[in-house]
Amino acid sequence: MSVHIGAKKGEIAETILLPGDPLRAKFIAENYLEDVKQYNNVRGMYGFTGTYKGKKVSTQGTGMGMPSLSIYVNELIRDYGVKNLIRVGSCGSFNEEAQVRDVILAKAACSNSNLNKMRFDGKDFAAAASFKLLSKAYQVAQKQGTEVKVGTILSSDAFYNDNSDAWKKWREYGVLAVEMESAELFTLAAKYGVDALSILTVSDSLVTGNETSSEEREKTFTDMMEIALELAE
Ligand SMILES: O=P(O)(O)O[C@H]1O[C@H](CO)[C@@H](O)[C@H]1O
Ligand SMILES: O=c1cc[nH]c(=O)[nH]1
Repeated sequence: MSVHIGAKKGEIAETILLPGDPLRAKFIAENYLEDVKQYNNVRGMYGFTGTYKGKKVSTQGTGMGMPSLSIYVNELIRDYGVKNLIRVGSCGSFNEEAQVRDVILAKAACSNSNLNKMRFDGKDFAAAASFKLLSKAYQVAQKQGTEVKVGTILSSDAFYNDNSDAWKKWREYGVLAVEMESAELFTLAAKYGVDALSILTVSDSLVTGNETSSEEREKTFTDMMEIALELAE
């Protein structure tokens, strides 16, 4: 057991799907995995291991924001030997090109967070996805007939922003969408020499104002789940 995860050694697979929402982890386990065992309930942050097409896969909620994800990802890698970490999250689109329900493969994540400023003494770190997982996910999506957009995203510390136009600066530089975890996920993967990717579904558009409900965000973003599950080794 680690501080925040109640699993025994060997109970978590080398490939793990990481939604922010623990109920999305439960949905994945109940709808896609066979021989499922729930290994974590600490703080209600569910974690499950099962098999998908015969391959061992886990799924674990990370909570919202980089400080929360950082706790789970540090423990998953250091204490449980996880090697392929695939975030399956929702995001808000900055760009007409990415509409509600579209799937984005994040190749890199900008951030307004202080985490890497602390790590690197105020200098910048280029938080990027694993090319191995990114290229494989792109091929899987093509095979499954799911159109994906590959681009840069923003990992933000804030969901609600006092400056309602702040996102436009990021759009000017080609950033596709905002979420709250990937920059820390990519940074930790680089530190520990493992592979990480974020597959995101657009839950709302800052451009059009279109949005989905919390239940839709929990249960219906299945295209990204199906791409992620195929990445199990
Ligand atoms: O749907 P999840 O994976 O939680 O991701 C997004 O949704 C949450 C905000 O509603 C943040 O965690 C953000 O990154
Ligand atoms: O607008 C959004 C949607 C999902 N996640 C975010 O962080 N922002």
